[in-house]
Amino acid sequence: MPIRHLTADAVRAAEHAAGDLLANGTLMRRASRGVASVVIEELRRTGGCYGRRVGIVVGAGDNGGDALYAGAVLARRGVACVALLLAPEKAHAGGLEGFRRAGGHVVGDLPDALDVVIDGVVGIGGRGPLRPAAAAVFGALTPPEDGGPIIVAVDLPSGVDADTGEVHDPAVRADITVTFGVRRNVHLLAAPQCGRVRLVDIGIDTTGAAEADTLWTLTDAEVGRMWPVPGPADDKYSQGVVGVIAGSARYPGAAILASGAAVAATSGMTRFIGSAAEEVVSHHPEVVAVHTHADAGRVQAWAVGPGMGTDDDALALLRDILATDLPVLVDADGLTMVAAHPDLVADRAAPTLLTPHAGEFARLAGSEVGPDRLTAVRELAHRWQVTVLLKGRITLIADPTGAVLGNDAGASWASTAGAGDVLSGMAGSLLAAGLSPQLAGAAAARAHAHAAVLAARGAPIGASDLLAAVRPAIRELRGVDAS
Ligand SMILES: NC(=O)C1=CN([C@@H]2O[C@H](COP(=O)(O)OP(=O)(O)OC[C@H]3O[C@@H](n4cnc5c(N)ncnc54)[C@H](OP(=O)(O)O)[C@@H]3O)[C@@H](O)[C@H]2O)[C@@H](O)CC1
Ligand SMILES: Nc1ncnc2c1ncn2[C@@H]1O[C@H](COP(=O)(O)OP(=O)(O)O)[C@@H](O)[C@H]1O
Ligand SMILES: [K+]
Repeated sequence: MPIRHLTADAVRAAEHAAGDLLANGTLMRRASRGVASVVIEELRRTGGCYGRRVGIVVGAGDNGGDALYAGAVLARRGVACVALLLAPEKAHAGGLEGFRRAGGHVVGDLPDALDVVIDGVVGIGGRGPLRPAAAAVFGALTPPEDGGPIIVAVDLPSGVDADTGEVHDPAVRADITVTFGVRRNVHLLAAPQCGRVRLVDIGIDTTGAAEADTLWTLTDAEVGRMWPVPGPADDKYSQGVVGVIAGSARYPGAAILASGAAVAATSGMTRFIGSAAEEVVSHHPEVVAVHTHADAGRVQAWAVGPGMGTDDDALALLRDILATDLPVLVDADGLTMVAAHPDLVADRAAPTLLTPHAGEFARLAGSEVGPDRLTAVRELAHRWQVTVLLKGRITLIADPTGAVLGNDAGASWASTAGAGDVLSGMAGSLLAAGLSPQLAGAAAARAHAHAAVLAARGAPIGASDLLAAVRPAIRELRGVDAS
């Protein structure tokens, strides 16, 4: 089952559906115990609980209540706990009483030399950036890498929008985020701001949430299982032949990267059309490369666009390709032409996958992506009735029904020239193998991200290194030990 992320409204609906468990405080008790367990684990990992120091920053709502009850559990374990109340008159009354009874102290300023700071400023009820008092507290902390406390956010890092993941300024940057029952959009859309996300079961049922409130992520195992590999009855044609249209004799790089990625991603056959045919074959002799569409032979899907130019010949070729009833991935220069000629895809019935980065997205949509990337990508896919893959550290893939799959690359090594060409080749070959545009995009994005991490091992990479790591990444996702 893919991992589900919900909006704040959908989370609230699920909490309300829990009835008595919400009303009698059971949900909050479970949530706060979850926070305390994560903090205890962290303290044990670094020397034990007794005598360690935890500071709690408490806001005006139930998020602060969670933090105070967690502080009570910690205080009873011998942890020295202090709480700073940002809005003393609004602090959660039950939580505050429990905290004090357990031996916790309320302070006017956080002391130095804390081991952990718990961010209980706001959760899903928060709006906008941290207010000045909270900003001053977090701004004064020494970063963990310089010996400062680790920051554990309750539900989400305060100052980050629960639904859009917009990181306001200022906002908390957490090392660990503890959330309850189900992940929220923010945990994917602002993953780098959340640190490690720990999900605590509090006994709510979230399965009834509407698709419009849901954002999905495939697990590595799911991607590994769906990756097409040859079976006993397969031959080079039966697995789906992909046609790559990219690059030029003058700029062959995109052609070489995209067709190489198509070869690496699936077995079967890769065809190529373009003036860089000779250069492509010299790098990848298995590619069947020609100069014109008329000579190309049959394919089951096309990946078209990277470095192909935008002149009249390129436009005519793109028009021919999009007039077929085959699945087509359009990237880079292809997207520039589609943005200028929306009629190219307007009446397409066959699967269509557009793979813009933010700049190309703005050309297609007519406006910048903006801070709400999720809504932006959903709207464009709906408006154009195509699947849209919006690239970046968090890649979002929306299909025309509004369903969105997301992928956190986990690191940013792939932000290098030519990495998008590699993604096009990979996703194109998955389309040819019969995956839907959304699954092809999501599976390719995941393997691409793994490849970047494997290739980098801590040092910058170029797109050729990324390409060379595509096979090891697929192996890893499929759980195959190559040693
Ligand atoms: N219900 C349950 O059973 C469960 C709930 N759970 C927990 O409750 C959390 C939701 O609690 P919530 O709804 O009380 O809202 P919450 O996120 O604490 O913040 C809202 C308050 O903060 C304020 N405020 C707003 N923006 C601000 C800003 N930028 N900077 C500073 N302050 C700001 C605003 O007050 P104002 O000052 O505007 O009057 C408002 O009152 C949820 O995330 C989870 O942790 C769990 O225990 C599971 C069970
Ligand atoms: N900060 C980032 N972290 C992780 N991956 C990124 C980041 N920025 C871009 N990427 C990925 O790298 C690739 C870049 O594609 P693109 O912008 O089209 O580059 P190019 O046109 O040079 O090939 C995409 O797969 C994108 O998702
Ligand atoms: K918080």
